[in-house]
Amino acid sequence: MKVEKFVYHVLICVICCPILVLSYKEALGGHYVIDEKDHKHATEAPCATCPRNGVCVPKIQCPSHIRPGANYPRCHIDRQHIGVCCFSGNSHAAEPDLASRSSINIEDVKAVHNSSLQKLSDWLRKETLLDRDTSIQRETVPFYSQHEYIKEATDVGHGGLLNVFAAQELRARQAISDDDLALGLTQDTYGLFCPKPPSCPNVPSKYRRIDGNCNNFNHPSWGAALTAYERVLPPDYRDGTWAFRLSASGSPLPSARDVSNALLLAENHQSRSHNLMFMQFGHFLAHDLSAGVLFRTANDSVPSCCSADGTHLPIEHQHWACAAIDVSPKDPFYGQFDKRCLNFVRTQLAPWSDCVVGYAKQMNGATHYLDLSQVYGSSLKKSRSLRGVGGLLKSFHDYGRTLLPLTKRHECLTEKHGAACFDSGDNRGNQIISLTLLHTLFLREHNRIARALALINPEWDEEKIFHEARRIVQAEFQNIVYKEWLPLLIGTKLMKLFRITPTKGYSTNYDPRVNPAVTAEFASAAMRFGHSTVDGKMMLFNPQTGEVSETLSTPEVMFQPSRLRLKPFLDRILVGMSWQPMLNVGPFMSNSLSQFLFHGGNPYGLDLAAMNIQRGRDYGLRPYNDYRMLIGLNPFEFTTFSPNAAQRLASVYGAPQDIDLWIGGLLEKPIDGGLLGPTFSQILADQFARLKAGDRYFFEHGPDVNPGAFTISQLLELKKATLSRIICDNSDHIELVSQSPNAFLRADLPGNEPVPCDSPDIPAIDLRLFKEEQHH
Ligand code: HEM
Ligand SMILES: [Ca+2]
Repeated sequence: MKVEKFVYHVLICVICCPILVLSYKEALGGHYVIDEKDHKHATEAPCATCPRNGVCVPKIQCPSHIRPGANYPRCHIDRQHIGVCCFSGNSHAAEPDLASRSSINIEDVKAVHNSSLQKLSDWLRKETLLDRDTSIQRETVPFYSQHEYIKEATDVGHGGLLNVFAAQELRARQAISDDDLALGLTQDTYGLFCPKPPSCPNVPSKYRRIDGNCNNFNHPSWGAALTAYERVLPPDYRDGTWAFRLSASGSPLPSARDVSNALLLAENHQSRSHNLMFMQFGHFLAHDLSAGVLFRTANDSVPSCCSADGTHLPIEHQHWACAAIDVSPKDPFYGQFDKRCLNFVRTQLAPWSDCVVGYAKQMNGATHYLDLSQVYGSSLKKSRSLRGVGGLLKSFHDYGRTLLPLTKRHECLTEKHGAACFDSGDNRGNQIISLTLLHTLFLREHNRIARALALINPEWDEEKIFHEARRIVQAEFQNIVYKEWLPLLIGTKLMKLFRITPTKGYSTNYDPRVNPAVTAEFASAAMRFGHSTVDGKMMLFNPQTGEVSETLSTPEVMFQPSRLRLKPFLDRILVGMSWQPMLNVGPFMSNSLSQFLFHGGNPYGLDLAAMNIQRGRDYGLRPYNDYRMLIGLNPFEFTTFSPNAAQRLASVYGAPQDIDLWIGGLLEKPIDGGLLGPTFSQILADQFARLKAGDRYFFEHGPDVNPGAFTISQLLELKKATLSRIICDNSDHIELVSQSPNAFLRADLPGNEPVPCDSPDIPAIDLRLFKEEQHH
């Protein structure tokens, strides 16, 4: 920080508040604990209002306060909460201020660029050789990476690799310090590692782009598909660039499978309030925001890192993106099959959005925005392939019922006559039948609205009908997320603290400085809380008889969505999900995910818990305690957890500082009014705050900022959208004739009893407001 700037801060702040001069290392090393306790011991009170243009935000939203030389005064967000005065708005995931970056000279950059290109071509050659080696007995990998080959992703991915090779080389030559690297620095790389910026029209389009580009005028690629995840905190990579982190003692971390075995119990704790639809909607929503793109082999298959005999392939036969999970011979489950290796492939990298060389950032294949990309696709090509005539989405007419279009991809497990496998905007849509069901409902909703719009606006062409219907369904979805789903997850207090409580009219919190990008912490840990809520069984319910008509075993409906073709199925599973309780969030996971994930016909499948832990390490997530400190809490010792958890933690981890974020997050006690502990809650709140404040097209933003703003009367109408209305309007009406007003709460919860679909408790949106005024 420049001296004048520093002095300025001191002068302004000394009167009202203590000056926090934190060193990044101290803050994260635990010497300096950013804690509420500091506040109590502090002699001076936090600022009532922030000096200059500072905004008082929760600490997690301004991690720049932990950067070297940072000087961010504390302040009162409200009576109970202390935050920091943030001078970059609540835009922490924006790239750090360029001015604070060290620079390297152009000759160095050129030299590094050349050697990176050479290294990339060596790697790609190696990859081609691997494919040709047919003498190796590879394990046939159960399906878990259904990413279609996107040439564009591969090209972007090469840019990401070049970046990390360059960072590695600069570090080896000591041209950049580790501190620089942690912040992702080096000032100007003279365009050599830059992705090409998208070209955006001079007059912004009324409709958000399918690929997410051109939302932010100054940073047109922010939030677009195939761009990098941002971070809550800089990564912890062993080599500062891309290698898995080590334990506090310097040895490798315990195997992710051992951690899964020790910490995750297969217990069923049913929620007393939330139903299975809450879980399923979370899954659907997660796929809107995040789709880590895994590396593929040169001939576009999933790299296999294990051999047919259950051991690791010799290293020379492994793809360089392999990070297979070790299984102990004493493993209580896999041990019986002599399985010592679980396949795991690393996520591709993407270049930094502002052209600097830095540590590895992973690539998101979905648009980061909340825009139903899982329905409409994240690329123009995909979206075109999904569109039908008349502004509709293509569908499959199955004896009078509308289902998703069939796909030719061979990802579903049965191919016998009558079997089906469906297409959608996201290629994980067949992962589990209840997810395919949500895709079906939203496809039907789009087509329902498109047909209605065509009737009231006969002069519209199909392009206009498609985009207007899409704009409306996106708004409904955003409303459901912020008004119905999120408050039931993180509680209304935190919603308020992060300023994401829905407002009555237009919202005023669009901030062009906010980068909406999904964070690595959100995608690979916090949002995966949902995995602990999945039940091993799904009940179909026949409302006519009031009985469970069938019980499905969860692994048997993964990549097997054919039952959706059976006439009463869709209604029965919808009713079942509204009655069946979700499982409580905690250190629990059903065997259907931790032993039988995507097992197909095999006696065993993958372990999703181990994959979550390994994915966190792949993304360079810091230890759990670092995130606690970031949000102002004390780091945990083993003994701070319950005695039972403490003993289990100590049986695998060498030190509390080794605990993986996903594990620590699941072990926390839920906050008041929410389902998750403080760490996960805040990572989610921060994400959803930025998904709103950083999205020009967010449905509540008004015409001053939003080129696709609704009129105020349309907006008020759209705010009536609920998931129960979507269910009522798009089920088959064969058996589903009533529905609980709150689709996320159990139907047997007092006050949430099912009501007829035409009840005023499930208001409908009056589409007549979407008739375009004729200007003559
Ligand atoms: C219902 C059954 C579910 C199955 C079979 C399933 C399966 C998976 C699999 C295989 C992955 C990729 C793991 C990896 O390679 O890292 C994944 C990732 C993920 N899951 Fe689930 N999941 C389910 C439910 C949920 C739920 C309920 C939520 C949230 C509420 C959720 C949130 C996520 C998120 C955020 C990711 C990361 C996505 C990405 O960035 O690529 N999942 N899940
Ligand atoms: Ca999206």
